[in-house]
Amino acid sequence: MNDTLYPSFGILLVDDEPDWLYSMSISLERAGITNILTCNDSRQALGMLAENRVGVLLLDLTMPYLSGEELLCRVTEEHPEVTVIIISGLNQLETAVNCMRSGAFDFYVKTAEELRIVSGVRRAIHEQELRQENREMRRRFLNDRLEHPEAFRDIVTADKGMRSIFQYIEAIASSSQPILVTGESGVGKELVVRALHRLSRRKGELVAVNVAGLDDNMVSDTLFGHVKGAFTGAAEARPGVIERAGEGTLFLDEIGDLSTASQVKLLRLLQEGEYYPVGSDRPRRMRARVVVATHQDLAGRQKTGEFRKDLYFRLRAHHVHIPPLRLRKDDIPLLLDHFLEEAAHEFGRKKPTVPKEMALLLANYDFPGNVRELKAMVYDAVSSHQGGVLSLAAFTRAIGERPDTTPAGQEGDPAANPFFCAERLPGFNEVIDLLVAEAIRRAQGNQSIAARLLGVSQPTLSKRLKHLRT
Ligand SMILES: Nc1ncnc2c1ncn2[C@@H]1O[C@H](COP(=O)(O)OP(=O)(O)OP(=O)(O)O)[C@@H](O)[C@H]1O
Repeated sequence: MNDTLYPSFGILLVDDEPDWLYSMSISLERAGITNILTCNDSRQALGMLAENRVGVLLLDLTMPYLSGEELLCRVTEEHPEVTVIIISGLNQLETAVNCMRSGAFDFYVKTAEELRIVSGVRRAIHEQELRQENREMRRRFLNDRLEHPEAFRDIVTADKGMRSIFQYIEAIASSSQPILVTGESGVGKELVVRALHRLSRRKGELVAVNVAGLDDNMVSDTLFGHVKGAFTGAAEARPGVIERAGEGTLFLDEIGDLSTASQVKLLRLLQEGEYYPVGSDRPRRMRARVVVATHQDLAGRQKTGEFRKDLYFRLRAHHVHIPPLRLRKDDIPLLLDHFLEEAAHEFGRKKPTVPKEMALLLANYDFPGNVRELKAMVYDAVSSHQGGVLSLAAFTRAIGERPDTTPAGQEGDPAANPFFCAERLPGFNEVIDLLVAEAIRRAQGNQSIAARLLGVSQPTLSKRLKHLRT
C-alpha cells in the first residue's frame, strides 16, 4: 500500500478539456482522494491503463480521436477489472445509458455539481476495493497459506475456522473500508484487531477507545477533540482520537453500546470522511481506518431498531466473527499450555505439569467467558501452586462457581427440552441412569470428572453406578 496516496490504486481522468481535468482533480484532492492521473488525449488512455495500476476511470464521452464510447469498449475488453464512470453531456443521456449496459459503473452529466461526481468516485472506489479484496481472497483460499503468519503470533490456535479468518484478515487488511469484529466476550477480538493493524502497514498508530458508557457529548469530545473555549473548562484545545490515530487505525470497542445520537455522528463520519472538532466550524479530514468490535448481536439489534440499519450495513462491509472457545475445543490444550508457560514466567516459577484428567475436565466445560476465563483459571492455579503437578482443585472450583449462563431456550426448542419430541416420557430412574451413563462416557470413565459434570459428589455418583450395574 502506498503510504501517502489514497486509494492504493489510481483514479484516471480522461477528457480533452484541461480545465475540467484541473478542477476535478482539485475537488477530488479536497475530498482526500489523492492518487489521481490525468489524460487529455484519448489515444494515450489505453497506454496509461497498461502502465499504471488504475482502479477507477472517469471517461468523457465527447473527445476527438477516440470517443468515450469507443474507449469504454476497449477498456471493458482489455481491462475488465477497472471501474468506469461515464461523464456525459446533457444531450448524450441515451449514449450514457448504453454505456451502462456495456459495463460502465455509473454516469454523471458533466455540468453536475462536482461534489456529486466526487461522491460517485467514492462509491466507485468502495466497489473497486471490494472487488480487489474478493479477488485477493479467492487467491489466498486457493493457495491455502498465510502470507504473514507472524502478524498472528499472539493468537494461539490450531483451529481451521480461525485459519480461514486469518486468511480473510490478510485479504482485507489494507482496505480503507471499516471492519466489524464480533464474538462473545473474551474470544480475542482485541488481539485480532491488533493483528489487522499490524498487517495494514498503516503509518499511524492503533488508537483504541471503549465507547461503552460514554454519553453523546463525551463521544464527540473523545472522537473529534475540541478547540480552546469550546465549553466551560475547555481551557486548551485538545485533539480527538481520530487525529491521534493519524493514518493509522481507530479502534472503537463495544460499539453495540453506542447511543442513538452518537450512531448518527459515526455514520456521518464514515460517509463523509470529515468531522468538526467541538466548537469549530472548520472540517477536518479523517485519515485513519475505522475498526469496531462488539460482543453484542448487532444483526439482532438493528432488526429491533436499537442499532441503526444504515450504520450496521456500513460497518459490516467487512465482518470478522470469532467463534467462542466451546466451538474450537482443540484450542483448549494449546491455550492451557501457553498460559501455563506465561503464568509460570510471570510468577517466576517452573512451569507445572498438569494431571491427565485436566484435558478432559476442560473439554467438558463450556467456557462462557471464553479464552479470558481459561487464562484467569490458569493464572489463579499457578499463583497458588506449590510445585510439581498442578492441582485440579483450582479448576474444578472455578468451574463449579460459575453461575449457569446457558441462555434460556425458546419454548418448544428441542435443544432446550430433549423430551419435546418424545412420545413417551421416560421414567425418573431411567433418565438418571441415562444421564449417568452419558457423563461417564464424556469423562472417559473418570468418576471424579463425571461427578463434576453432573454437579454431584463422587460418592453419590458411585452409589448410582452400583445401582446401574445391578
Ligand atoms: N487465541 C488466543 N491466544 C492467546 N491469548 C488469547 C487468545 N484469545 C484471547 N486471548 C487472551 O484472552 C484475553 C481476552 O482477549 P481479548 O481482550 O482480545 O478478548 P475480547 O474478545 O476483545 O473481549 P471483550 O469483548 O471482553 O473486550 C486477553 O488476555 C487475550 O490476550
